[in-house]
Amino acid sequence: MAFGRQAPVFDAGAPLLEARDVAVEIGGKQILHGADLRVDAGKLIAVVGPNGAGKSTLARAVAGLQRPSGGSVRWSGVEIGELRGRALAQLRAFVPQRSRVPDGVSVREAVRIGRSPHVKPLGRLMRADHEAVERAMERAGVLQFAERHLTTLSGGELQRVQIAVGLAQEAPVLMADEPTSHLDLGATATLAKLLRGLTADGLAVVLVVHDLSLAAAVADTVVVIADGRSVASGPPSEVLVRERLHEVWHVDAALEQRDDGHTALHIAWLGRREPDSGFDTGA
Ligand SMILES: Nc1ncnc2c1ncn2[C@@H]1O[C@H](COP(=O)(O)OP(=O)(O)OP(=O)(O)O)[C@@H](O)[C@H]1O
Repeated sequence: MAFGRQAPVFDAGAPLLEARDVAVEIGGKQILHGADLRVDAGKLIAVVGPNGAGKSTLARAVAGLQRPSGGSVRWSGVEIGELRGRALAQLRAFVPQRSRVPDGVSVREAVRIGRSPHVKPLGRLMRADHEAVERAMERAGVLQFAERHLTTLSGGELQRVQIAVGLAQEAPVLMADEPTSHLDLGATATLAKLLRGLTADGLAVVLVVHDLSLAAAVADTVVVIADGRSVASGPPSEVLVRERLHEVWHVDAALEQRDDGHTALHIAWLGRREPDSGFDTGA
């Protein structure tokens, strides 16, 4: 008679995450069919695609929050079905698109909750846990308002707290679903620098994002999801080409890589043809 599950045996040579041909069916509807995602340490992967393409569903499926109906999801070589709560929480942190902001909870208390995968059930936080919480708050730039209640924070501050909650998990992969969707330009830039900085610390970051110019600026790899499957994956300048922007988003747009390392996305918003833009809207 077997007692409990055997500890998973991770393969240090395998990618942190390798998802192939992932399918998800919800309520009889095929949401994903044939989505791939690979994540390696120190890399930032941006998952982009139109509304309803299946980006969040893919993120949730690889994070173990949505059961796939097909394909394979492996974390350091171990099939996700073999990984349960705590083991999964120590592999990846997931910052959801919308999370409830509870009343009466301070920033520090929220970040402590992020540490819970390391704490035994009904156990107390140990010194190492408190240190991890402080480190996470410092890294995310939220220490200066650690005692404030979540309900008093701006959108940008709250997103950084969400990242701190994820960082307290000390998982090698941080996944964030649309963390910049309600942020102004300055707060978006702060968050972008923070996420990119985390890759310099050795973490892998998976970012679900609509803003293609942001994706192009921060990502090592862009994965395009359209109609429930991945249609392209690679460096931003190779993936976000004019033909694909037209095919997937139905816009005339082009990504410019400037010599100073900056990127710019030029979009013919009103479908007008500028004399030298090269855009042909057919209008
Ligand atoms: N729980 C659910 N029940 C039914 N349909 C769902 C569910 N979750 C997602 N869907 C549907 O699956 C499709 C993909 O949704 P998903 O949220 O993954 O797309 P997305 O690319 O993240 O979209 P967006 O950019 O608008 O957030 C949509 O048509 C959505 O309505």
